[in-house]
Amino acid sequence: MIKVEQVYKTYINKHRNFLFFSETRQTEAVCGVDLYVNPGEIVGLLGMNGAGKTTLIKMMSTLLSPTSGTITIDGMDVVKDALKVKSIVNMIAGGERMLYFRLTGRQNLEYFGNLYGLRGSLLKDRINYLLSKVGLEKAADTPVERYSKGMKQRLQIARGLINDPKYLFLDEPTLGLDVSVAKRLREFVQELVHREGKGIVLTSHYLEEIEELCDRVYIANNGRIIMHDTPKNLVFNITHGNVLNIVVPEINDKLNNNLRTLIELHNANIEISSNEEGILISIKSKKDITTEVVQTIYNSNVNLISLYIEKPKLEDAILQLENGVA
Ligand SMILES: Nc1ncnc2c1ncn2[C@@H]1O[C@H](COP(=O)(O)OP(=O)(O)OP(=O)(O)O)[C@@H](O)[C@H]1O
Repeated sequence: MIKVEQVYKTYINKHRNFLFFSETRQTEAVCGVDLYVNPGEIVGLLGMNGAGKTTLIKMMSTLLSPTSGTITIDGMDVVKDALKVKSIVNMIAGGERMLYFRLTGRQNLEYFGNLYGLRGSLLKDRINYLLSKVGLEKAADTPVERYSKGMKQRLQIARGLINDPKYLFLDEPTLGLDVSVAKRLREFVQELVHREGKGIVLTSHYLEEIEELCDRVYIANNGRIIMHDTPKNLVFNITHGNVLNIVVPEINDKLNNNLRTLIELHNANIEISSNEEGILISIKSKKDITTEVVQTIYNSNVNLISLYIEKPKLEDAILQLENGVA
């Protein structure tokens, strides 16, 4: 398990003004974060730019040390036991970083495998396995500079799996990929988690990706975790449920009174407007009251022209949260 407990990270940068004067600037990038990741689950890390996501991932993957607090992975401290931790974690970043373009795909994997102390037939077998897993066997001996974006990203994935890590950090893994390549990558990530039991931390600006893949999501803002739950609960708690839209030809006094009673009873919100079909009644409620509303309309002798339910997505929830938080 990855366990982050009361972690703080302050960047201290010295700026030199002219020759003799220097000024120290501090940035509190991460402030008192607690989080955990179990093997066999995908945990999303969301937040606006500068929220501290990359800093957190760098600390969990031993690239940076926390200023205070502790991070342990399977009981090992990321600072004191950094070497042991390194052998069970890896990171896959989107874009075209971390690859040597003049080398072939295979040579890249040999280089990174060597960094993890892999040698000989063990390394050779692992490389062949990963190349076939990401569908790059035929391009294995082609220089990376001739790879397409999707091929480079698949090689990134093979590179990130070279040490068969138990925990993987995926930082914007589908950045700039075609829809179909991104879909295959998401399927592969699910396979890694559900078949191989890896624990994954995912950051992505594609909220649909987070919603589809993650078991739990942490939302960061200004270095702090401001919310943590399953995507479904987050959407529900932030947006306060589905919106029931009903179109009727008229609202008579009976319907007006009955609806008001129902709305008060369920502490729901109601908005009335008109569209080309008729009068649109939009009801937002924490509880699903569709049946009660339809019954009320029926009892008020009003016809129902149409009914549809808007289910908010994680994207709607985050937008709402950003507007409230910013
Ligand atoms: N090396 C550094 N030195 C000083 N400040 C830094 C450094 N790296 C990041 N920061 C600052 O720390 C804060 C958190 O940055 P971080 O990159 O962790 O956020 P993020 O959530 O990953 O943002 P983004 O989504 O833009 O990548 C920001 O204010 C950033 O400017």
